Amino acid sequence: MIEIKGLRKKYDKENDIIFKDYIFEEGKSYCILGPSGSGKSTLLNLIAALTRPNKGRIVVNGQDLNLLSPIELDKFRFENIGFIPQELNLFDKFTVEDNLKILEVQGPLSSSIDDVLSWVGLSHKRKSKINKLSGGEKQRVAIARALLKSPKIMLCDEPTASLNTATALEIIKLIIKLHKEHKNTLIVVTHDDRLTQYFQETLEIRELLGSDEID
Ligand SMILES: Nc1ncnc2c1ncn2[C@@H]1O[C@H](COP(=O)(O)OP(=O)(O)OP(=O)(O)O)[C@@H](O)[C@H]1O
Repeated sequence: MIEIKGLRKKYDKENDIIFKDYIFEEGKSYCILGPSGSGKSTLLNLIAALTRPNKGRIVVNGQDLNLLSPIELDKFRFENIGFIPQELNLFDKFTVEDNLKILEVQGPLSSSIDDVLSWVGLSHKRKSKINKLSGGEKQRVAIARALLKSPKIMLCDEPTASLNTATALEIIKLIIKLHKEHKNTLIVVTHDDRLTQYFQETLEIRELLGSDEID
């Protein structure tokens, strides 16, 4: 369960993003829709503990993330969160395998490279360089990388942004299939309303914005 409470992120004077209190239930799939600049990535980055809130807290399975030191946060993230960022952050000149192996330096992985590549249907591209792959294949590598840690929480930022319709649907169906098989909590943020039918819950980001506080 992910609980957000009194959450506020301040970038500068103009950008004070306030989130309503909300609970993401364990094991469910959520699609959060909203236009560019509406705060979707900010919410995911806060849940992934990649950025700290200015106010409020995020509690993941009873753990208040505010109470963790930076080192503890790194450990928490490694053990609990699979994050697929919008810019996939793959090393273009390295092979698929090497992009996955890099994660081994951070700690013991709970799934093997063989397994994650087979789950995303990419075993045959193991020795291919990232810059020789299609957009959909790169997305699959990013999914495989997130699965190496068998995370309880999967967060995906615009996973279909740069893909054509056929590939976008293929990728979202894969993300949903893996979510069901691995029983993780899935949150996908997107502006792509073609995707909503695949999720248990769909929220507009504006439903999550605004204060619950009584001033
Ligand atoms: N590092 C930052 N510094 C200053 N302002 C930021 C920063 N990151 C985001 N913002 C601002 O916060 C607001 C929300 O941005 P955010 O990236 O969360 O939106 P988004 O809905 O994910 O957009 P997109 O779909 O384009 O990625 C925007 O006004 C943006 O300019």
